[in-house]
Amino acid sequence: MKNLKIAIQKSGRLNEKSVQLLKNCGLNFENYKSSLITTVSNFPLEILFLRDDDIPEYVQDGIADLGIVGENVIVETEANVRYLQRLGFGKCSLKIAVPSHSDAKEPADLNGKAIATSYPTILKKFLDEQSITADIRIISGSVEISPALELSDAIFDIVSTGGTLRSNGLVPFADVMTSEAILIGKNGIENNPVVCELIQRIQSVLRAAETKYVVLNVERSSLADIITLLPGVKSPTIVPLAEENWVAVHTVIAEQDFWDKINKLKAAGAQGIVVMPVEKIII
Ligand SMILES: Nc1ncnc2c1ncn2[C@@H]1O[C@H](COP(=O)(O)OP(=O)(O)OP(=O)(O)O)[C@@H](O)[C@H]1O
Ligand SMILES: O=P(O)(O)OC[C@H]1O[C@H](OP(=O)(O)OP(=O)(O)O)[C@H](O)[C@@H]1O
Ligand SMILES: [Mg+2]
Repeated sequence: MKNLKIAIQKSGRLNEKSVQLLKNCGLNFENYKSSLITTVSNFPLEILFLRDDDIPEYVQDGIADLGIVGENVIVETEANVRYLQRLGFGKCSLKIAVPSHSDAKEPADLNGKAIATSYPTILKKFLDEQSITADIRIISGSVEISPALELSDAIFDIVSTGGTLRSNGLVPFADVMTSEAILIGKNGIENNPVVCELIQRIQSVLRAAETKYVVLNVERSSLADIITLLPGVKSPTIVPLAEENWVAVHTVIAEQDFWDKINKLKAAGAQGIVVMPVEKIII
């Protein structure tokens, strides 16, 4: 059977996390900067390293079976592909921003204005929905500089921390979409057993990333209070300690609840709390 092909970004914001995700799924491959294709030695997959802009169309056309790319690029290219899995990295927003001294206050104030962007399709759709007619100026990068150069009155670009906007004297004006990296596939590939196996592995890695493994000691008399605080995967594992009437409790806690839970556990009598990363959770 022919190996499947997955396209990931060659270099840039998504490259490192895409490579790390595939490695965390147990895939062994060499990752030389100069090579644009590599074969996974222990899974029937080849990895193509591409410019992110090309990935949705390569997948749509079946040149690659799978791809990892930002949702913003999928929407911009209007490629006909399947969303197989949201990946939780490369999170950002796409916003219209204006110079801080701009008199534009509401979307209608953009009528007749020039807006610079690398995402003309997404912008045009948003403007049409708001019945705004603006002049869209397509620029391939460093979009935030264009108002200062008097090339545009506003910009539409990716915002994450907002640092690039601030350092160019711009303020957010309208939120258009949010984005994150997505595993996409060509239509029909979702039924392929190799793809199902890869998705299962990815999901177990993502679940683990959101979770901490916690071991704590508690006196038996406080155990019931501790258990009510710990939903765990199924229920916590209780192990007796050498010291009479004391037990160790092993469980997992969601990253987002972590500090809140730890403080409550301490208040309920937990001692010697040890926290460890989780590699994979298979359910
Ligand atoms: N500041 C950011 N924070 C988080 N995610 C981002 C940020 N900037 C971009 N991204 C996400 O990462 C993707 C890749 O961004 P990058 O800047 O590497 O693209 P690029 O310069 O177009 O790369 P390429 O050379 O592959 O064409 C974007 O399409 C977006 O989904
Ligand atoms: O809100 P911030 O955290 O400042 O991030 C936003 C910036 O990040 C991206 O550019 P990047 O730094 O990837 O450079 P690029 O223009 O070369 O793609 C994007 O195009 C913005 O300019
Ligand atoms: Mg690009």
